[in-house]
Amino acid sequence: MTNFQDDGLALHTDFYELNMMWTYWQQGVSERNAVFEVFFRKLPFGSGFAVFAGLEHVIEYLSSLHFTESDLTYLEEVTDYSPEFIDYLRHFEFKCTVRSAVEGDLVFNNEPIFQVEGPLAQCQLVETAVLNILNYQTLVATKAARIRAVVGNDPLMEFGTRRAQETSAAMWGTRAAYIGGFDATSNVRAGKVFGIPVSGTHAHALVQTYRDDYKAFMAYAKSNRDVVFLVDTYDTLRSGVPAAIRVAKEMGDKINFQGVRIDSGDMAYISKRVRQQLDEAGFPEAKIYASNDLDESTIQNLKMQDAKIDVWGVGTKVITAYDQPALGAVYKLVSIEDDNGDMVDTIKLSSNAEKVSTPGKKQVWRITRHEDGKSEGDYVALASEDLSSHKDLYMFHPNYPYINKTIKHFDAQPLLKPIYDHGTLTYQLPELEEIRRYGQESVASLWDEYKRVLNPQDYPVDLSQLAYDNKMAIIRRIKENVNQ
Ligand SMILES: Nc1ncnc2c1ncn2[C@@H]1O[C@H](COP(=O)(O)OP(=O)(O)OP(=O)(O)O)[C@@H](O)[C@H]1O
Ligand SMILES: O=P(O)(O)OC[C@H]1O[C@H](OP(=O)(O)OP(=O)(O)O)[C@H](O)[C@@H]1O
Ligand SMILES: O=C(O)c1cccnc1
Repeated sequence: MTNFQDDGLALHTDFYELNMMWTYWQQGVSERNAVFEVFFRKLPFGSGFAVFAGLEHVIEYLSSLHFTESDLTYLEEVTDYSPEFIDYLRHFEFKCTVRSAVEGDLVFNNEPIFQVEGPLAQCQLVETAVLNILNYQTLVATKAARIRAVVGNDPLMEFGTRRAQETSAAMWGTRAAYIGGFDATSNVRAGKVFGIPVSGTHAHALVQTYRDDYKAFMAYAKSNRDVVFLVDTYDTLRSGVPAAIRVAKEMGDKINFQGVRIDSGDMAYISKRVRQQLDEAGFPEAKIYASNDLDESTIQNLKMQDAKIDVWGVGTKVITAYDQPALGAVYKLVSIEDDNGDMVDTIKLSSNAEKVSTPGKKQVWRITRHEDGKSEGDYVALASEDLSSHKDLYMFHPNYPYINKTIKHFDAQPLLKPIYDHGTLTYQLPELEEIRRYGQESVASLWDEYKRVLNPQDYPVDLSQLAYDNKMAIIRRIKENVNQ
């Protein structure tokens, strides 16, 4: 078989999406209006919230979506698609309307976070790539926000590229970690492409090259400023730190000694001893950097032990979302045009109540109390509902309706914002700095009960009465049909 050039992302999709497009096209339903929504069923890492990320990459993908000649030749080679269908793909132009949470938004389980409306075949094609991008980036941004939550205001550096699942994950993961609250990255390409501050220390190889801490630090100091020495290659307390101090004293202002990094051993004990050594040598301002498989739980633990760590370097655990490598967001058809041109809402049933999708095109309203801005939860309503006509808002748990409340004088902000209008990009992408700031503010605005790393409270995500009644009516209708 021919080897083809990798020259576009249209085939970055599962084969079944193309086979469904082919079916829709042959049956004459490919242009029918459809609405798909993305949601995830469970928050990752036992977290009380997730941080939405990935929209910029999704936009990059959708805005350049077309089938290249090599895509089409490949499909001709490996499928039985007719020449007419290949020609239909040749003239494919993305014409959907997209609404989405924006990067840095807090998002929760069982609510739509991304919505595609337009020709059925087009909506179907983009499922895989949209999920691929949003699942990963939202996961990493959320992990990063959890780490930021325990680090407080300490500087937090991202070191993950070498452990990431390949180059593209390193890039977008680095960006997602930045949105989630990291301050800098070691990945120079991410610095260049996204404008993320780049920073770093040095590796053990430098010390091994000279086979001596002092010689290595001196060599490094002669070529670099703002230096941080890695002190644990041989013996942190007896060799590494004394050598760092000696070089700092000898080189003085020429190197602007920033501190030392420790990367192994009992970091609570060692950091305290290192702090003492640096202070006694007259370097109370020197910072202690720590790295070595850190995450929110080890960092919290080290803080509990009063470890004298000032700067945190985190790689593997953030970039790979180590303790939960997939978010599990899905893309479900919620409404489709019928033979008469009317939209009919659709559902995916399951014996598992949590897996039953909520039919209908929806909007998520973030509800706060007007008097004090206190967050009351998210209200998932049909897109056609007008909340301004509600004086009070009755909110109830969709699975346990006896858990309910009525909110008087509420404010409601829509989560899903317009991104594309019939294929035209209407959303202006914010600068990354702005996204990061927005993400930080979003997390800060959340109540501590939902923010804590261990066993947070469940943030309420409720259905409107109309969305609930619509769902129940559709379930009833399907059950009657099945029983007939
Ligand atoms: N005082 C501490 N409390 C809790 N966890 C710690 C403490 N000190 C280190 N850790 C963490 O324990 C894990 C294992 O550390 P360990 O001491 O085994 O590393 P190491 O074997 O010395 O390092 P390496 O194998 O990289 O040379 C790491 O995730 C590290 O961050
Ligand atoms: O531990 P992470 O959170 O993944 O952070 C990245 C790790 O990468 C480096 O180690 P590596 O063993 O690759 O090289 P080095 O120790 O020689 O620098 C660094 O020292 C960190 O330990
Ligand atoms: O600059 C560092 O200290 C660094 C960079 C990548 C991985 N680990 C550490």
